[in-house]
Amino acid sequence: MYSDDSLVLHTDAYQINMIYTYWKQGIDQKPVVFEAYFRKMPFNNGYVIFSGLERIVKILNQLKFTDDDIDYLQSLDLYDTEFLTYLKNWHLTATIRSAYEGEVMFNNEPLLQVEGPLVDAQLLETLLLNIINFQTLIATKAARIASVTNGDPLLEFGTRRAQELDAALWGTRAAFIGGFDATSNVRAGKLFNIPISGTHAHALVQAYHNDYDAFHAYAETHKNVVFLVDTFDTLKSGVPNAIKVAREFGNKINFQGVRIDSGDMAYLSKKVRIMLDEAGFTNAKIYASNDLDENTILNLKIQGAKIDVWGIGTKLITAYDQPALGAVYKMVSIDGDDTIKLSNNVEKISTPGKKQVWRITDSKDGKSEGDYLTFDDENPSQLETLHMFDPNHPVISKNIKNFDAQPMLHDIFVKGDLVYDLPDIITIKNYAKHSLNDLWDEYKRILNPETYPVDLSQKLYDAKMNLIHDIRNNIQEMTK
Ligand SMILES: Nc1ncnc2c1ncn2[C@@H]1O[C@H](COP(=O)(O)OP(=O)(O)OP(=O)(O)O)[C@@H](O)[C@H]1O
Ligand SMILES: O=P(O)(O)OC[C@H]1O[C@H](OP(=O)(O)OP(=O)(O)O)[C@H](O)[C@@H]1O
Ligand SMILES: O=C(O)c1cccnc1
Repeated sequence: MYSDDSLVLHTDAYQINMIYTYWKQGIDQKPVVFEAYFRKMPFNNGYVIFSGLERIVKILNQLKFTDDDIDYLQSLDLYDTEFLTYLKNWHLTATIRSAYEGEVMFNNEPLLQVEGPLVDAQLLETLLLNIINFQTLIATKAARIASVTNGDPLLEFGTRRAQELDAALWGTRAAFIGGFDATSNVRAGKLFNIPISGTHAHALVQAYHNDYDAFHAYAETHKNVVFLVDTFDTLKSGVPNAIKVAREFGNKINFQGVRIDSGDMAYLSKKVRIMLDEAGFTNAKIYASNDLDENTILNLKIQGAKIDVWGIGTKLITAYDQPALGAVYKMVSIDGDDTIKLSNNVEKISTPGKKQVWRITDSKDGKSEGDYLTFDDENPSQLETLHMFDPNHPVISKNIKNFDAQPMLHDIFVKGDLVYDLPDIITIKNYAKHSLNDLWDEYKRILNPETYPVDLSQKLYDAKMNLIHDIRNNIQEMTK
């Protein structure tokens, strides 16, 4: 048995196989640039909340092949011993630039860029995509949910339904960044400093055989209490007994409210509100859970549901309606030459070259005008007027004056050395909030949002078109 002492083999076998070829052929140190991006908005949303950087940084900062990794690779009988020695001596020397965690980002723009030797860039692909694809997806789903709740507290309840431990843990962190307020996952609270929160389950009521005894027992042992009222009958037993116990305990407990977990939650919550108010518990909150998502919540709000706190599990943590973001990682430059991946599908043609993403905002109100992709040596902030055009329909264009241009890709590792201080989770969460705030509402609605402009500089657009023509001409020549 090998020990699970390293994450460097958390990759696809083909990466190691390609690296073997590069090393054997002496091109493993060729300078390259790869970029990670996604092509299509998840959930038909208007933006994503980029997430995953902290985990990437922590893993890359200590990435190496351990003796067990090498022993395992040797046991496969696929590689030379010298190659295994080479891997044993490998350490990261690439430069990695990335969007900040919590940043609002869009399709067809680099979220993260790896510049360095071919071996480094190839080795990291699977790991980077694995992390970015999941965490960005969940942070985005969380932001969608948060966008319909008008600031009501949002509790993440998904651990039991998540795709195993890592997804529960890192998913709840992403949900917190995207707009959730607390999690039921105690380990996430401990590791990430996320507030934890919880009520109780039906089992407590079943253990005492009736609502009254269960609530009484809970109130005797806890200061802050939320009673789950739907085990037998919400209106006839759950709520009346919650009120009875709350009255009996008076100031000895902080009766925070009741949770409804089944039935017609619009109807029930309105009835429950009246019962609580009539009993004098006007500050007691109504919690709701049961397969909720942004659509059900919106609908419950339209129905006038009197729900104050939302507990959300399955549909958030599993990204139920869109289980993968689909981010890809493509080579955009090799040996200083720009390169692209052609496809019959126009949307799948990558944009060549080492790039920078510039967020263009109105210098007066700070609101977003669009993102502007350039080669990394271009700087649009020096321009008086910026000509932005849709790369798929270049006639659709606008000229912008009085704008600010902020680069979105920042140095995280430079030649293998970490140069970035990881912010705390609250800073990241606030960053997401501010980043969303700068986006016009038209891009934020959950149904049919406007498409945010992600445009190319003229130089980048021309380079892309020229490359496409050159490659197509070459293929025609070769097949003549
Ligand atoms: N007024 C409402 N309008 C729209 N959707 C609602 C309303 N009330 C509840 N829902 C949603 O309808 C779905 C009902 O699911 P389901 O049939 O599983 O609930 P249930 O039978 O009441 O409870 P249980 O979980 O015990 O089966 C849930 O997703 C819930 O969030
Ligand atoms: O509905 P979700 O958004 O996934 O939220 C988490 C669910 O987990 C608990 O249910 P439990 O596991 O006890 O199952 P049940 O309520 O469906 O019986 C809780 O009562 C929520 O209903
Ligand atoms: O605390 C709760 O109410 C809770 C926690 C996890 C899942 N469902 C509910």
